Amino acid sequence: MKIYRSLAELPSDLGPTVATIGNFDGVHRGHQWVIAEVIARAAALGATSLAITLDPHPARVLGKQTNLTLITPLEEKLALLAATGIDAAFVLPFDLELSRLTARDFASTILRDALHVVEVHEGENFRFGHNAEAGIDGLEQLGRDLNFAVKTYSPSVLRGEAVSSSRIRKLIAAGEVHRARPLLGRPFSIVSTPASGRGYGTKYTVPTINLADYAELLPAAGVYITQITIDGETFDAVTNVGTRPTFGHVPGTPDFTVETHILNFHPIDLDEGTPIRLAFLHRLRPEIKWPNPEALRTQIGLDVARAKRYFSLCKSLGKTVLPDGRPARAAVTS
Ligand SMILES: Cc1cc2nc3c(=O)[nH]c(=O)nc-3n(C[C@H](O)[C@H](O)[C@H](O)COP(=O)(O)O)c2cc1C
Ligand SMILES: Nc1ncnc2c1ncn2[C@@H]1O[C@H](COP(=O)(O)OP(=O)(O)O)[C@@H](O)[C@H]1O
Repeated sequence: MKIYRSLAELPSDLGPTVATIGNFDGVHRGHQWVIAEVIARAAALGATSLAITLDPHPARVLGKQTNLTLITPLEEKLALLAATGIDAAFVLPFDLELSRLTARDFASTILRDALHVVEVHEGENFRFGHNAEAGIDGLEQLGRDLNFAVKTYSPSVLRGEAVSSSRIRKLIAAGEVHRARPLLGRPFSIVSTPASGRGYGTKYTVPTINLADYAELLPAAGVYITQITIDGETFDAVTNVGTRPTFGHVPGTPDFTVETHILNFHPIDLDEGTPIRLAFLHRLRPEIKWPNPEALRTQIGLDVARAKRYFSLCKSLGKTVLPDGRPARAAVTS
């Protein structure tokens, strides 16, 4: 997939495009459906299939949702878009100046002049232009004037659940990662790097790999069955998200951490830049303030036993998937 990060990066020989515009946060099943149609139509028309995404997220630039955290930060989103098979992604730098463009100016200067769109595919609730002035009707009118077709999609529903980024964000924030998974079409996962812990794990409970501060969406505090991927190898694991109330505040260390105990551990080379992917499969319980570290260690033993049962069940059903969504029977080892 070609990635263009500004108008200046667009190639002069960019031919006709079939495009879809959006934030694509999560690149969920609804996005995947529209993108598959864009790819098919582009192939039929001999055009380039193109996803146009805005960065930073407009809600951040416009100060509308200051606490917004993303399911997929930009680079993860681009990797997922590439995996759909789409030809190109255009990351349109979104700033106040761009937000002031009228719908007509946006369509004529960006869609027609810069991107040569011949078809635009959008969900029914798509809005664009200054103050979100235009919807699908406006887009269709502009398409008639500027010579591009518009195809619209009704919101996708999966097993009675609306597939939308905001719904998925809510499920993840509530810890319901197993419900977010079918809507995403893969487990919810984050990519980070290791950070040092406090050395309490080996001493009092179980050793863990701690993740560096992560600024985007995380599941609610609690204990989860996870898979951690380091250097191409995927391990079954249990992960605590939270503040470790049993130990309280320790000066000089962060209160909030994401830390993972690997079930089938073997020593791994880690440095502070090693990328770590953590996929959240199932929530086990809330984080609890235990009376002492022994009680916590006993509970972690039960958490590990439940996780092992989960993985052996997945293995017997042949249903496991790698964190990036590919089926992988071999990845589960309990
Ligand atoms: C599976 C698992 C469950 C955990 N559950 C809790 C919990 O319920 N309450 C708590 O205070 N800490 C919990 N922790 C965090 C431990 O307190 C933590 O691993 C320990 O403090 C080691 O921290 P360190 O890596 O910074 O040394 C859990 C950790 C794991 C791996
Ligand atoms: N089962 C395991 N899961 C995760 N890390 C493990 C495991 N066994 C050993 N380790 C090692 O222990 C280290 C963490 O030990 P821990 O006592 O929790 O220290 P820290 O508090 O510095 O994170 C990890 O970096 C890892 O190399």
